[in-house]
Amino acid sequence: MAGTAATTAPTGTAPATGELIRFDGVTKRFGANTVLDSLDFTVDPGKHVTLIGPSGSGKTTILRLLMTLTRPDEGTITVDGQYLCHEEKNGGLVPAGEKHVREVRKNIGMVFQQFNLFPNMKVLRNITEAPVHVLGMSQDEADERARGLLDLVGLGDRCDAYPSQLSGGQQQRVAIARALAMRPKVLLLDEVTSALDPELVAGVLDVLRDIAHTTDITMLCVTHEMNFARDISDCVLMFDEGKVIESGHPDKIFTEPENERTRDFLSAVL
Ligand SMILES: Nc1ncnc2c1ncn2[C@@H]1O[C@H](COP(=O)(O)OP(=O)(O)OP(=O)(O)O)[C@@H](O)[C@H]1O
Repeated sequence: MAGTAATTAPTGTAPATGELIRFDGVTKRFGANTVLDSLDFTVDPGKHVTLIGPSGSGKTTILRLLMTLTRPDEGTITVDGQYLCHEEKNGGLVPAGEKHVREVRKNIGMVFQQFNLFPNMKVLRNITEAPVHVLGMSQDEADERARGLLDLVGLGDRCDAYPSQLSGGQQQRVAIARALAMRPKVLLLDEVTSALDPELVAGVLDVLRDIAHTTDITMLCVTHEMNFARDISDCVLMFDEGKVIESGHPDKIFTEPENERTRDFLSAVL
């Protein structure tokens, strides 16, 4: 289960735990703005965790830290027992080199609000490009796997289409298949339906529900779709001012929130 975890000072050795993700005292600032303030939380393998909270509370920053699109100012992030942004040297921790970061990041896939497909490549090739060129998978194996993933997202018959020939919802489903093609242990979802026309949202959420319920992938999800969060989450983390102010099972958070700010937030969005 995810939740807040005790702060431990960084030492030379990554904590030997069963957690897949661990944030230990992570602080992130943009200028004078402290977006994450000594944040501690953990996510166990196979769990689905949703981050909720007011606009600007740091949810997307957490996903961007995991993708190493930005780096923490203080604290450590561990993914599958390995430091993400640090390496051990002479019994201490130093900022990690690009090779180390790339290796650890292979565990993580992300689907963004914008689908970012390659417009000049057919759907199948959009999915096989990274497994072939980054993981070194053979083209045949990558093709076979991509076809299976397209079936999973309900687009098994659109391998030869170009992205421009698909609806936004279909393009987002291809983006989901593309993220899964890299066999990540963790799938990060950042408001993946926000850019879609309302009638296309349900199809994408259904695919994600299916993936959550039929695979063992770990999910970390930022969404304003509270019914979806309720359906898939093992744990909801409520953020405010860069900290987790409440966490727990969605049945509890959505029906009996303890924190007044959680109650105010939920009554505004539900
Ligand atoms: N690259 C950046 N440079 C400066 N400030 C940034 C940058 N990225 C994020 N911020 C600031 O960090 C804060 C947290 O942003 P973040 O996108 O993580 O919030 P959020 O909780 O995901 O919000 P929303 O629900 O609106 O997407 C905001 O005040 C934002 O303006």
